Amino acid sequence: MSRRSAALEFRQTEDNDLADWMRALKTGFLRSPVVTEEQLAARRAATPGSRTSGAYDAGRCVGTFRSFPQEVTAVGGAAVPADAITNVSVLPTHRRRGVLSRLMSDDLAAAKERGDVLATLIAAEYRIYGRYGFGPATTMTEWAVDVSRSGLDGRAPVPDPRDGGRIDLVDGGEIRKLGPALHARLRPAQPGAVSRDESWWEVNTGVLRPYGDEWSEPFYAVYRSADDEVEGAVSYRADDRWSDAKQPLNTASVNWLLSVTPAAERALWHYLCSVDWITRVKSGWRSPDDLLPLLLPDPRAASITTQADWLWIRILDVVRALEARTYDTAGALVLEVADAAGLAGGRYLLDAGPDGASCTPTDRGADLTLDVAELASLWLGDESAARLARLGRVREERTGAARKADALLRSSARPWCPDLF
Ligand SMILES: CC(=O)SCCNC(=O)CCNC(=O)[C@H](O)C(C)(C)COP(=O)(O)OP(=O)(O)OC[C@H]1O[C@@H](n2cnc3c(N)ncnc32)[C@H](O)[C@@H]1OP(=O)(O)O
Repeated sequence: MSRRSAALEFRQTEDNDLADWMRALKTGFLRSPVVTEEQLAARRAATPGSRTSGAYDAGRCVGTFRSFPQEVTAVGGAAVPADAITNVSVLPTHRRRGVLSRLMSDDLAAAKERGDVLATLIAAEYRIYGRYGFGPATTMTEWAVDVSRSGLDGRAPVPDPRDGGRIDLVDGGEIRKLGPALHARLRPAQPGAVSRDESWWEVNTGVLRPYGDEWSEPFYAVYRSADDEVEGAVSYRADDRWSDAKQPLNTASVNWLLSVTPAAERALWHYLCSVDWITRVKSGWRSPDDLLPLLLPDPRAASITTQADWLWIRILDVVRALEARTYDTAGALVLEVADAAGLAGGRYLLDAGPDGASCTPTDRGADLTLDVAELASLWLGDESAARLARLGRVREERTGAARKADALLRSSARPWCPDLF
């Protein structure tokens, strides 16, 4: 226990103090601190298998932390076991005394002990988690499409009848039925995607509301191919704005959109841009190489409104992480991985190629020296070792090693995590 947190008690949260834990969480997240029975029931039902812990001062919860089992899709499609971290908060009266540091080190040690390969989170602020060995591993991009400038033919039916597909409006119950199978198809094809349990669909269709947020039912549209396969779905809401000249100025805001074929993706974006009264479409949090802008005759109609780090990864087991992914080219690389927390550091020989990879501890001289957080940013293939070397965050022990690492580790499709958790 650190000196600054010596007076506090750190422990798993029992069901009888869940209400107090939620009060602390909601306070830390600047939401009304009132906790209702409905929210408690929703918290218990959402994300089964959660590990809920807290910091307690004289019996009152002052810090919250929750983790749950998750799988992350590696480059190549394998599902890698991870410790997903969420609900991190410390009351403003107890901040900067080492509370988060203690909750985090307890959780990461337990995850390592269980055999999780990674820990993951979505960071509220960029500067919180690097110190614990997390590195940003995926990026999200949000576009706003000015429909009138998109070049799409507003008179055309959607989807294009030549495509043979169909779009149907459905309700939340239908989404809960067909969503999991659609997501199961997406996951192995999308590096950076994470597993969802059934409760994800309940929270995201308003059945469970653990934070008590207001819910207004969104619209749901589903794309079915000519042979009646569900290949895509979208959830969106629209606002209600009119110009002084009584012309519609409505924005459709996408909550989430999943597609497993380019045809579905094209049809759903075209559908959203074709809804009468909608003059602007906000895309929601998409992959930075989403097809969207280039699906429009004039891609400049889609302007980027947000671009930010998204999924952060902490590698707990370098060998299993590097062996879990695939490699398009062949090569060998010795990595000297520093880990101040002592969880995953060491010198490793990665010998990889299209037929498979092995990663073993080695005494051979290193090609690259880097922190475990930097390795996390490289693992999903999005970050460049050469770029990190220019920043001084990766050190080349042999000339050209960073370029060699890029040739081995970078991937052609950018990773994307569709979920906020
Ligand atoms: C996965 C998620 O749940 S993301 C949500 C994170 N939660 C929030 O942002 C809610 C509002 N913020 C908080 O509740 C708290 O400020 C927390 C949880 C971010 C940090 O908790 P604390 O107990 O204050 O952190 P702790 O004292 O362990 O800080 C450890 C170090 O991180 C630094 N740090 C902590 N938070 C931040 C921050 N937001 N920005 C920059 N540095 C930070 C501290 O200064 C400290 O540095 P030091 O060791 O050099 O002194």
